[in-house]
Amino acid sequence: MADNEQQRGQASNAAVDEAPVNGLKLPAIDLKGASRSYGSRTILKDLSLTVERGELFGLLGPSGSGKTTLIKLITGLEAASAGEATLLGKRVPNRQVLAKVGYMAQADALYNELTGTQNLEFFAALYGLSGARRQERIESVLALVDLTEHRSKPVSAYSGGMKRRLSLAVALLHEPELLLLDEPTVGIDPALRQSIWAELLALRGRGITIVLTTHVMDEADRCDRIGLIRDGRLIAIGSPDELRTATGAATIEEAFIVLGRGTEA
Ligand SMILES: Nc1ncnc2c1ncn2[C@@H]1O[C@H](COP(=O)(O)OP(=O)(O)OP(=O)(O)O)[C@@H](O)[C@H]1O
Repeated sequence: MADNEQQRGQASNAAVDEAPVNGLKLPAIDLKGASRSYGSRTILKDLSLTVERGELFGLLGPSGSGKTTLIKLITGLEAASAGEATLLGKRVPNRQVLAKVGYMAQADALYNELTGTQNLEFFAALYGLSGARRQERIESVLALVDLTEHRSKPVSAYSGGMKRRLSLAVALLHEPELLLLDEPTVGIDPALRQSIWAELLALRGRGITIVLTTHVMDEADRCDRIGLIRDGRLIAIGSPDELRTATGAATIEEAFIVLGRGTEA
């Protein structure tokens, strides 16, 4: 715990350097008092959050509570209106650090007229992958999301779930250190959902940091820690067990309801 505190302090002082400081690695994500407004409307309110490297962190909250905005703020795609966001030791937005991030947006950012393989080739080129490694990565991610047999079809002929799977494949293509996944399993059938979760847990086991948003409670239960967002505020954070114990709830769903009640005006 003391180490974490020390890491946090160092992250704020050494925000331009991701190298270990005194042998300690900086956190994957460090938000300090981050807010985001659109016009006069404040969507994220004074949010502070540290996600350690190798952690699998879930963001839960009602529709419109600010989860996507928070993910975008972490990537640097949205700038904080106040406060700061540091990713892998660097203040965002930062192009260098983005190369180490796999981001899967909620709306699939794919080229409909291109095939699955062509989409992956396009993103591989953007990530600077070439030659045998590019081929190996494309084969590997296609197999992972079970799209190998559909690789030559145009994306316009894909189902919603297939598009989600291809988006996940794109996010994993360059073997990122940090994965930011906005509702990665929406529209994906239970069997494939299980295999995607097995892969996410394996990636976490290899030290990859994963932050995902979900509305699915059994997915939340598999995370190391969960952050509950309501009206743009982080109202609770902890492991699934900690949140259940703190609320006396039997399930995460119940804990979520109890915690949400506590913030009602
Ligand atoms: N570019 C924007 N301009 C104005 N308002 C926005 C913009 N982007 C998001 N919002 C608003 O911010 C609020 C939070 O949206 P956000 O997409 O972050 O919620 P969410 O928790 O991800 O919801 P969901 O679970 O439905 O995906 C919503 O009220 C939304 O309308």
